[in-house]
Amino acid sequence: MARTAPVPAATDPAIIRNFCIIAHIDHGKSTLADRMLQLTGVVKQRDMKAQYLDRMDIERERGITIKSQAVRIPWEVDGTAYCLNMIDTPGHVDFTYEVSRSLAACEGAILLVDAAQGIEAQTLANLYLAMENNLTIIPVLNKIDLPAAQPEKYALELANLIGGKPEDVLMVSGKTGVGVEALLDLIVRELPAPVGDPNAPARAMIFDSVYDTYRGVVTYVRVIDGSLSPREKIQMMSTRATHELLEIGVSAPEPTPSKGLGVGEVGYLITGVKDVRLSKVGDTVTTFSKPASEALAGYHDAKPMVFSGLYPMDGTDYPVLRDALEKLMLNDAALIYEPETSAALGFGFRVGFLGLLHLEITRERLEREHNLDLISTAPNVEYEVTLEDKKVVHVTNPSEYPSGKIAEVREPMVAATILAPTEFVGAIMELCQTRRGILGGMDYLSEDRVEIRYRLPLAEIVFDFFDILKSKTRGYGSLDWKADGDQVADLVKVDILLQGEQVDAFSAITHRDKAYSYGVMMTGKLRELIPRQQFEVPIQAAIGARIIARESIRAIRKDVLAKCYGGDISRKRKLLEKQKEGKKRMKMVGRVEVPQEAFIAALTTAEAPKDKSKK
Ligand SMILES: Nc1nc2c(ncn2[C@@H]2O[C@H](COP(=O)(O)OP(=O)(O)OP(=O)(O)O)[C@@H](O)[C@H]2O)c(=O)[nH]1
Repeated sequence: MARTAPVPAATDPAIIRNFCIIAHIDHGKSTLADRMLQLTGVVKQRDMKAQYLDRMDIERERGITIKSQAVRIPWEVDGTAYCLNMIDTPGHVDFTYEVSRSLAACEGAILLVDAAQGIEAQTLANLYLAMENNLTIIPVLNKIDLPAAQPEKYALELANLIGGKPEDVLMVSGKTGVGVEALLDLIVRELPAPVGDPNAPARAMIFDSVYDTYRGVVTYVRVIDGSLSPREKIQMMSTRATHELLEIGVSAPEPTPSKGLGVGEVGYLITGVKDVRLSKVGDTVTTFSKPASEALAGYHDAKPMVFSGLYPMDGTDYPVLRDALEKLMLNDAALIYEPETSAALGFGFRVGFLGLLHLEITRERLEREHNLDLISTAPNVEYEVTLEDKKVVHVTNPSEYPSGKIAEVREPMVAATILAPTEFVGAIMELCQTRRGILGGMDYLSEDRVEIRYRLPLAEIVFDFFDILKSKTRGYGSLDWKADGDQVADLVKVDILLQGEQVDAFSAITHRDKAYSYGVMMTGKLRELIPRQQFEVPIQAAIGARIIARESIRAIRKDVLAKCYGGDISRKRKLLEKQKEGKKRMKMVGRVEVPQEAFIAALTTAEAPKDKSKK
C-alpha cells in the first residue's frame, strides 16, 4: 500500500500537521520516530540506523536524545497527501527546556507511555507543559510487544489522567511497527491544521539554533504568519539585526532547500552567522522589507542550576579549553562560563549547567572533541548572600563566599514530583525529610501508584538524590523537578586547611547540620591521599575560625642519603637531584607537597556518585 507521496510543497496549511512526541525517558520516542521515518519512506531501508535522529555520538552511545530534531514526513490519508512535521524531543529532566521550545512549534503532542512501566514523573511534567501550550494530546501506549506489557491497566491510568476512554488509547510498538500506521492516520485526523495569516508580515519563531562546522548557524523555525523566501533579507525582532538568507529549506530528514516557508511550516534558515546567540532561540524572525510590528511570545532563557570549575589537568592546555568552550557555546545556548583561578588547580573556568547530566555530557564532549584532560570541581548551586551592609553577592563558588558579616543566605528551591508504587511512600517521605523537604501533597494515580510532591532545596536533590531514590524504590521511583524560588537557609562555608593554610579547591558551602560530616569526610580522605612529609601536617576543617574536624599526617624523613655513607659529594648531589625531579609533580600548599592525584581523587570522590543519566 503506497501511503507515502513525495514530500509535498506545503503551501496550504490545511495539509500540515505539526506534532511532537513527549514521554518519560526510555519510553521509546526515538524508536517510534525511527519507525515513522522508515514507514513513510523518508529514510531508505539501507540508510536506516537506530535512533536516526540522534546525531551526536554521545546521544547514540548513551541512547538518549539531547537536542530536539525536526523532520518533515509525507503521509496520505483518503487520497490527500499531508505533510507532517515531527519534532523529536529529549526526555531527561535536564533538557526540559528543549521540550518546551519544541512544544511551542506544534499543534499536537503524542503522549507516549511504556506499556510495561506506566505513567512516570516526566510523563506528567511533559503532559502539563503540552497542556500549558494548548496542544491537542494523543495518548499512546508503546512497547505492547513486551511480555511484561499491561496495556489494559495503563490505558485506564492514561485515560484517567487526561480525561478520556481507555479504548481510545492507541496501542503501538515502535520496535515491531504495530499500530504506527494507525497512529499516523490519527495524527492527520485528530490534530488541528495550523492557522495563521498568509498575507500578514512574516513572523517565524526560532525553536532551535545549531552550529554546524560547514554551514555556520542553522536556525530552525516555525512560520506563524506570512512567508519567508530565499534570498530575502531577514530581521531578528529582538535586536533588529538583519541577515542575508543564504538558504532556506526543510529537513526531510536531510536538509533539502525549498522555495520558501509558508504559514504553519517548519524548516531551517542559514544566514552565514557564526554564533548561535545571534540567532536566539525564542526570537521572532521577520523580513526586512515588510517587518512585523509585534514579536511572538518568546521563551524563558534556560537558567543554569549547577556550577562547577573546569580545569585542564595540564596547565598549558588552558587556551585549548578556552577555545573549546567558546565553540561549544555556539551550539549550546544554555551553557555559560567565566574564567576563574584556583590556588590549587591553576587557571580554569567556572561553568554553569542545567544539571549534572548536562555537566557530564559537556565535560565528555570537551574531552573527546578537543582531546583535553579535565578536572571538574565539586558542583555547587547558586546562593544569594546578603551582607549586613545590605550588599548582595551571588555565590557559585565557595571561594567567593564573603567573609564579612552576613545578614542572610538564600538557597534555590525546587518543586519535585515523585511517582512510585504506594508501598514505597514511607521510604520516599523519610528520604525527603532528611533532605529538608516540605511535603506539598500526595495523589493516588491508581490503587498502587502514587504521586508525591515536595518542596526541596536544589542542593539536596541535584547530586545523589535520584540514585538514592532509585535504590529505595527498587528502581520503580521516578523524579521530576522544576525551579521554585528560594528560601533563607542556615548555610555555612567549610574550609579545609593544610598546616593552617586554606586550600580553596576543597571548600564547600553546606547546611550547618551537615558541615561536621563534610569536614570529617574530607579531612579523612585527604589523610589517606597525601603522602607523609618530613614534618607533621595537620589537616583541619573549619567554619570561620572554629575548627570542626582534624586529622594529621605523621612526619617521616625520607633520607635519600641514608645509604650513602662516605664522603662522595658528587654521588650525594645526584641522589638529591633525583629527589627534586619527583617533587615536580607535587603542588606546594604552604610547605606541604600535595600530589596532583590527591586533588583529583579528593574532588572526584567528593562529588556525587555519577548520575548514570537514565531517568
Ligand atoms: N520491546 C520494545 N522495546 C522498545 C520499543 N520501543 C523502544 N524500545 C526500547 O526501549 C529503549 C528506549 O528507547 P528509545 O527510543 O531510545 O527511548 P527514548 O524515549 O527516545 O529515550 P530518550 O531519547 O533518551 O528520551 C531502547 O532500548 C529501545 O530499543 C518497543 O516498542 N518494544
